[in-house]
Amino acid sequence: MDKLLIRGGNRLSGTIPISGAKNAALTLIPCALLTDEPLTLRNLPRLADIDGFQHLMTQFGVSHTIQGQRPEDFGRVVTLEATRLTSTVAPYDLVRKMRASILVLGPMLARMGEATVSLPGGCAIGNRPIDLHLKVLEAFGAQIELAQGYVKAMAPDGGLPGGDFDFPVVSVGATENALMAAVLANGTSRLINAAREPEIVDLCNLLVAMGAEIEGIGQSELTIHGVKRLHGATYRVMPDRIEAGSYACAAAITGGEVLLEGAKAEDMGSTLHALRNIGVESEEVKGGIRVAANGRLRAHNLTTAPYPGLATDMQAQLMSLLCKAEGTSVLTETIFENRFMHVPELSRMGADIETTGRTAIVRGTETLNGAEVMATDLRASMSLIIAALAAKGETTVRRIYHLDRGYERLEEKLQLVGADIERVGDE
Ligand SMILES: CC(=O)N[C@H]1[C@@H](OP(=O)(O)OP(=O)(O)OC[C@H]2O[C@@H](n3ccc(=O)[nH]c3=O)[C@H](O)[C@@H]2O)O[C@H](CO)[C@@H](O)[C@@H]1O
Ligand SMILES: C=C(OP(=O)(O)O)C(=O)O
Repeated sequence: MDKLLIRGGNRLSGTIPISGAKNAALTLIPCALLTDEPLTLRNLPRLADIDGFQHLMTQFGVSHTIQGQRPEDFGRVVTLEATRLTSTVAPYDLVRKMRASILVLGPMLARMGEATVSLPGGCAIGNRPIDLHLKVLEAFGAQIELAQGYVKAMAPDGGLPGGDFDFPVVSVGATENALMAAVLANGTSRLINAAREPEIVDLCNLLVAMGAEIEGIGQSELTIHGVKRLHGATYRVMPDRIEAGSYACAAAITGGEVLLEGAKAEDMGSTLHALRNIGVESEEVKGGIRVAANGRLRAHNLTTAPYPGLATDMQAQLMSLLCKAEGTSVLTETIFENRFMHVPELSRMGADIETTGRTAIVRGTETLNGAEVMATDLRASMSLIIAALAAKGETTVRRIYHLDRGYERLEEKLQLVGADIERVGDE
């Protein structure tokens, strides 16, 4: 298994290209199931999760062609074609590796009238149930059965009628599944307390480009008028706001200054606001966002929340930054019940953090020290890299397959701005 070696202390400076968003791509790809015409997605990040999803689509009989195979290219252009679906089953082996596989449930049900998807199970950051995905589809008229670890969804003869659903908790994935099912329903559907994340807007924009009728895009109440059929489209995946935010933290902890090329400030309001309060300047410039940290970082209290609140996917990275800030910060995680897995590892590097339930108290320290660390999820791994970039000496990060799920060519991007980081095979 590969590991990353990072020698801390270099000030990051230069330009980091920001890739297409993993979390947008993972909901745009299953849209190919909604039409028998080709769907071309541009700016798809090269990530393990994207490859995994394409593999799942192949299992349904969806063909794909890839442009942009040159090793020096970031991103690629992929055309997916679901002319004839040969299977409606998403098996355990593929689903267990990637929770987002559940996002085939809505579009498959809408197109084929049935779908069988393995229950994804929990993961390191929490239980992550899918009850809301199922309840909203039931509200649209689907019949749901659970058996042998699989969920089987069936539409009535003639297709899903559509319906109204009021989400008791904001769920990104359940909103996405609902949208992809409702666009082909016979009637009108209404989603209340729907997620408003920029990735949901990206999904709505693609669906509209395919011929869907959606009102309220970007708001918490969405009205979807079902249409008989959708057509193909060519669509560019939005820039990854979490990747951009992660590199902003990486630059800031080294007192550096970087241009996050292609990043969109409009989608990153709460992260940029948090960074400003910590003492990191940011400016929207032609071609991206420039971030700069001059002087000592300041403590700041943070609470994660659904969009437009602070993304839970930024919590670990901001925590690393706060480890080096002056003063004590209180960080509250409200989305996932177990998303502090990075804390013991950061402590190994000399961070002073105390957790109680969903709250972490971070006492800033002048010095972090290199150590051997490992993490159990994607953003936790990134937080260790951020800390390592500012630590004294060498840090070894193990289990970096988590990073390959969500950061396209991470070490190359960091090397571009002067980081001393290399990937080595485990002996
Ligand atoms: C591929 C993708 O886009 N992943 C993102 C997506 O995950 P995902 O879509 O899985 O996250 P959700 O927004 O659904 O989860 C939010 C909260 O709702 C709960 N819940 C969710 C569904 C459900 O049926 N029942 C239920 O109780 C979850 O346990 C969690 O506490 O949004 C999360 C929250 O912004 C991000 O951290 C993930 O990076
Ligand atoms: C939790 C995340 O992703 P996923 O929902 O794919 O596990 C993430 O991107 O931080």
